[in-house]
Amino acid sequence: MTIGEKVTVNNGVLNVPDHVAIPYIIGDGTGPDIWNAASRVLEAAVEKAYDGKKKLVWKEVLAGEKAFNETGEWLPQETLDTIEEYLIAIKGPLTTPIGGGFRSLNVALRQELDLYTCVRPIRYFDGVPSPVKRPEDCDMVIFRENTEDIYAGIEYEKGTDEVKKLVNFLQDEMGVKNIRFPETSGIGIKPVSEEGTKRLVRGAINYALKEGRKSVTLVHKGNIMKFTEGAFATWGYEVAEEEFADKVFTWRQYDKIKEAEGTEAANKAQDEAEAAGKIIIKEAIADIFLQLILTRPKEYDVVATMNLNGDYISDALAAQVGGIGIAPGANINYDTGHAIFEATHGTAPKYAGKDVVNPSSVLLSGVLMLEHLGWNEAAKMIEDSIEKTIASKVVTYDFARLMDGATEVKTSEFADALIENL
Ligand SMILES: NC(=O)C1=CN([C@@H]2O[C@H](COP(=O)(O)OP(=O)(O)OC[C@H]3O[C@@H](n4cnc5c(N)ncnc54)[C@H](OP(=O)(O)O)[C@@H]3O)[C@@H](O)[C@H]2O)C=CC1
Ligand SMILES: O=C(O)CCC(=O)C(=O)O
Ligand SMILES: [Mg+2]
Repeated sequence: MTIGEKVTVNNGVLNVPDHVAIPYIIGDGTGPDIWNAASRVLEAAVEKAYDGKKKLVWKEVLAGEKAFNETGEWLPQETLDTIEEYLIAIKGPLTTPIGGGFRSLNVALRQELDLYTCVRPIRYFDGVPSPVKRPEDCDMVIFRENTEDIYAGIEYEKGTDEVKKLVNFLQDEMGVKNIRFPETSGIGIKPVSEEGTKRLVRGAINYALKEGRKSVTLVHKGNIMKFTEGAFATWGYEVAEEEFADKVFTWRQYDKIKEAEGTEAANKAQDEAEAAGKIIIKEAIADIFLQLILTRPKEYDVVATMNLNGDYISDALAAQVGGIGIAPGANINYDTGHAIFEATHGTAPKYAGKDVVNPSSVLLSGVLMLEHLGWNEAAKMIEDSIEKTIASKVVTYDFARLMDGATEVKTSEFADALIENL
């Protein structure tokens, strides 16, 4: 049995051993179906790309139903400690009950390890069925803040002492008059901070610069939620202008030039910035953004947004390039080097154990992981194989139902085809 070694980090640079130990959480629902398929493809690609010199050595850690059944805890401390120690992990989806019960384990992992950025690239693979006319125009990378916002789970249930205390405080001490039904309200709190926003937007701009992207769009609902979502835009512009002064041109700068010198001068300044290869920092209000990504996707590139907006935008954009079965993601702390890779979708419980769902989301999350480790050859091999397999119309049910002449295969058979096509 191969013993894997840990990834370490030194001055922000990852040190990746050839036989690398990667903790994984198998996940609930369809988690085992997709993990068993995807892990085989990842192993085979690494084996082939490096002639056996490099190896992924999986180390199972528990969370969710399996953890509860085996340890009585949904998210054992040992799991958090292991990921903390091993730096890089990958996971299947975990179930979160609706309206009660325990809070999201997925969110808990992000919060506990301070994985403040959720990176979700949206790209089109040729041949994938899509509901839009030009899915290839959609090439965006979402940077979703991952630890704050209404998503942090600070909320109080209707009728409890806590909510009564909070409502009384808001009404009596803060002069709030517009809680419409104070006796029957639950209350949620939305923390959005300057530090949290700036580290997220900094990561998005660094990514845009490194990857030669053209713009970063700050997506918010700041017209309505002025001191949270509106402040997100303000702080986003600030970090761009203060820390990347010679590398970006912001719409806030555009507006200032327009006010002082007119539209022509502002347009000229933006044209010059674009010609000089500067990243344009734009903004969009979240509601219209959902229309714009459908009607004018070419205008958007890197997207920086808060937690809940990012959640909604991720699934909407995934649909444009073929659906949630092919939507990968990574939760990253750019300061400590910690990262957990995971699909955008959930546990799809109605398909659990049926060996039918598409393993591409978790597999492509594994591709992001390989790229993060610097194992780009294996990553590229898997992407090429996905392209080739889809081009041959060998696909899982989600694509088969929208494709003419497709050969519908099971999750495990799709993995076999991918390995064959590596
Ligand atoms: N990070 C995580 O671990 C996440 C966990 N969740 C949790 O997952 C549970 C279920 O959530 P739900 O809202 O149903 O969302 P899901 O993403 O689990 O499933 C919704 C639908 O998406 C499609 N789908 C999902 N996964 C795949 C796949 N691999 N291949 C093809 N199609 C897929 C299916 O569509 P169709 O019916 O059209 O076939 C499915 O019915 C909840 O407990 C939720 O909290 C949700 C999101 C993320
Ligand atoms: O944690 C969950 O159950 C849902 C999370 C989610 O939808 C997401 O992070 O995209
Ligand atoms: Mg989601």
